[in-house]
Amino acid sequence: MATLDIKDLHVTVDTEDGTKEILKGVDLTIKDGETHAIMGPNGSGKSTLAYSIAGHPKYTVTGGSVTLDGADVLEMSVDERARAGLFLAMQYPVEVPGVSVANFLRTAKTAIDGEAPKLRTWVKDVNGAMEKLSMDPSFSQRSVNEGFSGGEKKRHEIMQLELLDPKVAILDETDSGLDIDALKIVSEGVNRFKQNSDKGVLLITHYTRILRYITPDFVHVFVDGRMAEQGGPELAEELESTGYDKYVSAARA
Ligand SMILES: Nc1ncnc2c1ncn2[C@@H]1O[C@H](COP(=O)(O)OP(=O)(O)OP(=O)(O)O)[C@@H](O)[C@H]1O
Repeated sequence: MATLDIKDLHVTVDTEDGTKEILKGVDLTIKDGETHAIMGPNGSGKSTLAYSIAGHPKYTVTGGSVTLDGADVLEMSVDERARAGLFLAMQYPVEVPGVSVANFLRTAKTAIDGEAPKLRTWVKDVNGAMEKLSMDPSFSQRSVNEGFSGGEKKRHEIMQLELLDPKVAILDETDSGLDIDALKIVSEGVNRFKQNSDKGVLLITHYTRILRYITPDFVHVFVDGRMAEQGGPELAEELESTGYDKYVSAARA
């Protein structure tokens, strides 16, 4: 079972000009097997939502709740959130010089499971995940994100998703910087994950492009720190032709 429930979430950040409210009451429920796409104009707060769920220290939750299968996520440390089954693939992943992909993944898996994976099966799993993502085996010996191309970063994220096997995956801008072939490979990885009926996916994206490969059950339009509209996959197609103007004007009114 995996239900991520976000109710009336308010989040602020401290800026040079003082405290700014970014999320102004977000409601979202992601149930077992559901894929939700969030689309919205630049600066509307989509990444803030992802980071807040993951527990990034820059963001202060000032109201509302986030629960995963009833457990209070906001009370958990970042590590506890990962152990509880939340996974965040970020728009700007950090470089970790001197730490190989293989070691990074094994450490993450150990932290999440509470015990180290058996070496022989782990190597098999890593190689299997890399093969599915059409990655060169030498990739596992490279330092995390150091000199990675946009496509390599995204493949690495999906590799984490496959190996860490979370309950709910939050994927931010997964389609940015991907060529068509890489987009397909990454989408297939997300689709493999979402084939498990007990998994939830929250996909944050600017373009409908990726939604042609990963079909969302729900599409949300996010404007000025709130959900402005909700619909099915057809809403994404509509946004492609109409843009966000209608929703931005309504939010300002
Ligand atoms: N640490 C911060 N300091 C100052 N402002 C911030 C900070 N984090 C976010 N913001 C502001 O919050 C707003 C929402 O940013 P966020 O990155 O969440 O939007 P977004 O919808 O993901 O944008 P994009 O589509 O461009 O990625 C923006 O106006 C941004 O400048």
